[in-house]
Parts: sequence; structure tokens; C-alpha cells
Amino acid sequence: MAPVIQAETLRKTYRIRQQRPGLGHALRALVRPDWIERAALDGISFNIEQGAIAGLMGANGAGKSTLIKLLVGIMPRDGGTLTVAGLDPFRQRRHYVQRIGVVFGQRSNLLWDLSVVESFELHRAVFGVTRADYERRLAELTELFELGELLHQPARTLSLGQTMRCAVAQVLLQQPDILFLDEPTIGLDVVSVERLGQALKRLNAAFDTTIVITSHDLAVIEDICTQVILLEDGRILFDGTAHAAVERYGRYRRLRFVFPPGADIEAAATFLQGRGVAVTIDGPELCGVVDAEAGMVGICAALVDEMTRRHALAEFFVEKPSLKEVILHAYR
Ligand SMILES: Nc1ncnc2c1ncn2[C@@H]1O[C@H](COP(=O)(O)OP(=O)(O)OP(=O)(O)O)[C@@H](O)[C@H]1O
Repeated sequence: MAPVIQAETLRKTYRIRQQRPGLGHALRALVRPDWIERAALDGISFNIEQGAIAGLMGANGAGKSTLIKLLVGIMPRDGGTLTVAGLDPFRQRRHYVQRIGVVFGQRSNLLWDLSVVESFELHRAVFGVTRADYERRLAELTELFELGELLHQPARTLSLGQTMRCAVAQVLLQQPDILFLDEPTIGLDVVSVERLGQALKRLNAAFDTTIVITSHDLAVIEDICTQVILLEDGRILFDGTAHAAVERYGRYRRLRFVFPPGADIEAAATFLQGRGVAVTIDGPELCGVVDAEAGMVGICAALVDEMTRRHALAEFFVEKPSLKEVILHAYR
């Protein structure tokens, strides 16, 4: 089966007006402005299969939002080819929008003073969903997204997490083939992130809906995505499963030291940093991710040995790090 999304040497360049300091430059720029070009997507190629949950990841400015804008058809590409569900998202936008659901961050189409179900009714009318399809779909989505009594509340009374679940359910009313979510987890607490993630998984399992999601919350990507595309400076650094990403960066190990009450964890952290280990402190625990490509056992053993001699430890563990840790380490 052909992939539902196919991108070949996809390119997007922004023209940026240069403003040099000084009155002379400002006056000259009025007559002959200085432009430079910046490639936000530098000829990237990838496929996404029908029924995948694909996570787009990358640091700020990596090109995730630009890619989502090309995928949903609100911006033209400058080069390469892009086919989604057999259509060109930008050139065939009128047909295309019927096939996709899009939620950008916290911009929902729920109307503030109306109850959620009233906003859903308006959406039904705009997208021409038949009454019978709407009733069936509403029942399915109420269960999948745990909407229950939220449906009868005015949108302004919902929490951020509840708003996001309702906003996503709303765009699913017209049963799109593909759902695009740009940073849906911003501002959500961990419980809301988990609830949204589980709802998306249920949706995907029940209807084989392809989902493309960008998030800085790597835990959500690791939990729900079947494919991870990692962007850096407009290029693809990694494209594969979350599991493969961990395997690829499998040479990393997490050293986790647990300290007794009153221990000087900061001093221990400084010591590890001095050995080139990236560390985080969480309560009585100090974690360091070690790049131990060659001689993994020896490097970990030497660090543990030095730590036990210098500091009073309650326990220590050598573990495989999460996707989040290895990616963050790879960025450094
Ligand atoms: N409208 C624009 N005009 C000029 N440059 C832009 C524009 N939009 C984005 N860029 C530049 O293109 C690059 C990619 O930006 P993009 O917003 O796609 O990244 P991102 O990965 O979504 O980042 P973030 O996580 O911060 O949202 C950046 O260097 C950015 O400064």
C-alpha cells in the first residue's frame, strides 16, 4: 500500500529583510531593501503510512511548524513534491480540507459562550455532515475522548486539557482521514497530556486515522508515536520508530544515584559535569546520561567507582535512558 503522505526533496525558503543599523542603511533600505534567504526545510524526503501516528520533533526553529503548514496546505512549497491522501495540499486545497482535521496549539474553534455541543453543531453545518453521521460520530467521539458532561458546558468553563480534548473531537466530526496536531500539549499538566495521548491512541486503533503531531513533550511522542521524525535546521536527523531511535542512540546509559538525606548532591553533580556527563537533579536523585560508545562497561564502572568513593550513596542504578534523554543529549 502506498504511503498516505509522501514528501520528496521538499523545500521551503523564507525571504527575510535585513535591517542594518544606522540612518544611512535605513534610508537605502527604503529604496533597495536587502533580502536574505533562509531554508526552513532543506530538501527533505519522508513517507508516512496509513494508520501511523507520526511525531515531528526538533528544537526551536528546526522546521516543524513550517512542515505542518505545508502538510495542511496553508502555505506553498518552494521545491520538491508533496502528496497527502493522493492530493497536493496547497493546489487542491478545496478538496483537501474535507479530508483532514487540523488543530493548531491552543487555537480551538469552540465558541467561548456556547456549550461544546452547540459549537459541534455549527461545525456539522459548516462541513455538511449529515444528521445521522453526526449523531453516530458524536457518540463515538464522546466515548473515545471522554467528553461526557463536558459537552453541555460553555467552552469558557473548560480547563486547558478539556478544551484540547473537545477541540480535537470537533475536527474529527467530519471523519477526516488524517489528523494534524501542532503542539497540542503546550500548557497541559501531565494528567491531561496522558489523557489526550490515550484518546488519540484509541482513535487510531478504532478508525485507523493517521495522526501527525508535533510536540516538545517527548514523553507523549515516545508513548503514542509509531514513527518519529526528528528535524534539525530544516533537515531530517532521524526517521524511524521511537524504539529504533532509542536503539540508534543505544550507546547511551543513564547513571542514577540516590543520595541519603543531607547529602551534598550539588557537589556530586559538579563532579560528574567535570567528567563531561550531562546531569539532572530530581529530589534525592542525580541522573547523568553517559555517551559510552566504546568501552561502555568500563566507563560506567569507573564513574560509579569514583562516585561511591567520593560521596555517600543510598543506591545506584545503570539503566537505558528514555528517548527524551537520548535526544536531549544528542542536541547538546
Ligand atoms: N514567516 C517567517 N519568516 C521568516 N522566517 C521564518 C518564518 N517562519 C519561520 N521562519 C524561520 O524558519 C525556521 C523554521 O521555523 P519553524 O517555525 O518551522 O520551526 P519550529 O521547529 O516549528 O520551531 P518552534 O518549535 O520554535 O515552533 C526558523 O529559522 C524560523 O526563524
